[in-house]
Amino acid sequence: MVGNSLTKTGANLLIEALQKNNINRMYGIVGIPVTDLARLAELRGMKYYGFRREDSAVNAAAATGYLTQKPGVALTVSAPGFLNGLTALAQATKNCFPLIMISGSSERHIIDLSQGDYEGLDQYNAAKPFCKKAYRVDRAEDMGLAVARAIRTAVSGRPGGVYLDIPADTIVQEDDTSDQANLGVYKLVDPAPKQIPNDEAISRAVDLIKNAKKPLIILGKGAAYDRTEKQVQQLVAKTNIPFLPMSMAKGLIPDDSPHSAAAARSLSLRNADVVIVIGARLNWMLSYGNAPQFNPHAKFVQLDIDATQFDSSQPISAPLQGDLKSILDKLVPALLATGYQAPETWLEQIAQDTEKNDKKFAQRIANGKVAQKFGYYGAIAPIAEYFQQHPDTYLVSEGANTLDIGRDMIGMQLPRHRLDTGTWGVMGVGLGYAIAAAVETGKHVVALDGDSAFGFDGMEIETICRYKLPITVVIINNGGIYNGIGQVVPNQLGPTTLDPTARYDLMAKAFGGDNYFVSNYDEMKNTFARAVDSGRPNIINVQIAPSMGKESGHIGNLNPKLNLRPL
Ligand SMILES: Cc1ncc(Cn2c(C)c(CCOP(=O)(O)OP(=O)(O)O)sc2=O)c(N)n1
Ligand SMILES: Nc1ncnc2c1ncn2[C@@H]1O[C@H](COP(=O)(O)OP(=O)(O)O)[C@@H](O)[C@H]1O
Ligand SMILES: [Mg+2]
Repeated sequence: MVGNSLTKTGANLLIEALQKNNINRMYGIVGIPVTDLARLAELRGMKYYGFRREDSAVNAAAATGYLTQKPGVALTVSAPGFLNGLTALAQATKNCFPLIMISGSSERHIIDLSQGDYEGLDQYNAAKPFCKKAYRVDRAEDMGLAVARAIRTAVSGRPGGVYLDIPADTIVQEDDTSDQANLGVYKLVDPAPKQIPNDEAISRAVDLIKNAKKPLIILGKGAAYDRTEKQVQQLVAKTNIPFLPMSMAKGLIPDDSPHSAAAARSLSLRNADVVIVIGARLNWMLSYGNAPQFNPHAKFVQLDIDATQFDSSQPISAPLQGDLKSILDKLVPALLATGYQAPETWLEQIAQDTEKNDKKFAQRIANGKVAQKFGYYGAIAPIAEYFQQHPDTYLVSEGANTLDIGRDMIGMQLPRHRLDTGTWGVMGVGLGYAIAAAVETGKHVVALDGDSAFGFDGMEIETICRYKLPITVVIINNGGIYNGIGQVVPNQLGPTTLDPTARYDLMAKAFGGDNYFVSNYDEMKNTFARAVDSGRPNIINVQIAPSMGKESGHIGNLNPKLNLRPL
């Protein structure tokens, strides 16, 4: 039945339900059958951001979820639009970022009889393997409940992506049930209930940590997402236990903290006898907790909301299940009550290694500023200096060498100010994440991209310019994936080669933004702060030598090598 009283249509009930739960932004691309739904959202006061490709819109919704702990909302059309968004929905779920992807779809009976609808696809079932949960709404009267379930599913327990499938018919269908007959739209009570660990689990963990000779804390993006900065800063300050932040946990404790073991990462992992894993997974990024990277005799304490994460790769001697804040609110006082302090000898060992490695790194940066061949260290040094002086700037980064060297060079002082390629190491998330960071926080954002990474979602520079967002996109152009010298056959472009002379910056100019081109340290030094402080959308194209860059950056060991020489 086509709605004649707008207020009772599926579309209107959807928007009302989102707004009732303080969700007032939508990122998407419109078309059949969701164009009027987006228009109605704007008429009802929601802010809709139109993107150039669905995965970027879903990435923006994912970053919103990570930054706000409320699910970001993305809107796509059916079939191809849905499929374009699906990769980002899968990535968000892998990253434990809460979001709701809403896609228009076809009527069940047409799909189930394979009658060949316009952009017909069984989206509801196609989405299931790639999200935390998929829901489909066939009746307008169910919309309030569907939105409530989608929000709660996205943020409770381990956060993740939810797919909400809305057939064209439901969008216009009128809920003609009596107000008594259905739940209408309502505000959820406590969407992400606290989960508090029992005292026995806390005592077990305290007993293990208080006897540690070489304790180490690993902070993951779960600790950043759950806003544990106060608790972890107190834990480290009072016990002197050194910490290692994973990339998106940087800034939970300022990177220049004397307790950071980041510059002594290998030594600290190899020697730690008790490893306290807080909102991180012992996955490929942490060598599954295996030797030789880790001490083969290490004992693990793990804090996580998802109990199935324990013993994923190592025996966990002290599992602590719950939301991280609730766990730490019990664990920290219990540990402090023992008066435990990390042994001085351990801290001295880390400090010496840190001093040695810091000296080497400083030399590399100093050389980079004067090197004949302009490279990453000279290009990124001005960015690192800027972030020291302007800690409340957001950084998004992707690439291989650009990502890895940028991560080591740019210290973060505040939590959740760095977003990057995440657990899967995905290219093409940068501009969607940057847009969400700018929209959700109102702060200046720097997107630090390799030239290949920029190519995945570069058209969103038009979105950035159209909404006049304060985003500076820095593209480190070494002419290729990993570098620009990947030719295999003479006089033929290789599989990893791109254009080392490309002027990506002119894309900003094409859409009314500012563009800058630099090819040495002094030019970068004189340009970067000016570009970011302008608060205008802009691209800085940083041309470095094509020889700069290692295959797969710091994770070249993951690339299977063939002996290509005899060919
Ligand atoms: C969606 C997607 N496609 C391909 C890759 C493979 N890949 C690709 C294509 C990278 C780009 C590296 O080149 P870059 O120019 O962005 O950075 P550097 O040249 O500074 O290393 S890094 C990497 O793992 C990926 N991670 N994600
Ligand atoms: N609110 C939360 N409370 C407790 N654990 C959480 C919360 N949110 C996410 N997590 C957990 O944090 C972990 C994040 O791990 P991961 O994404 O691998 O971090 P990193 O990549 O930084 O090491 C996941 O196992 C997830 O279950
Ligand atoms: Mg490159």
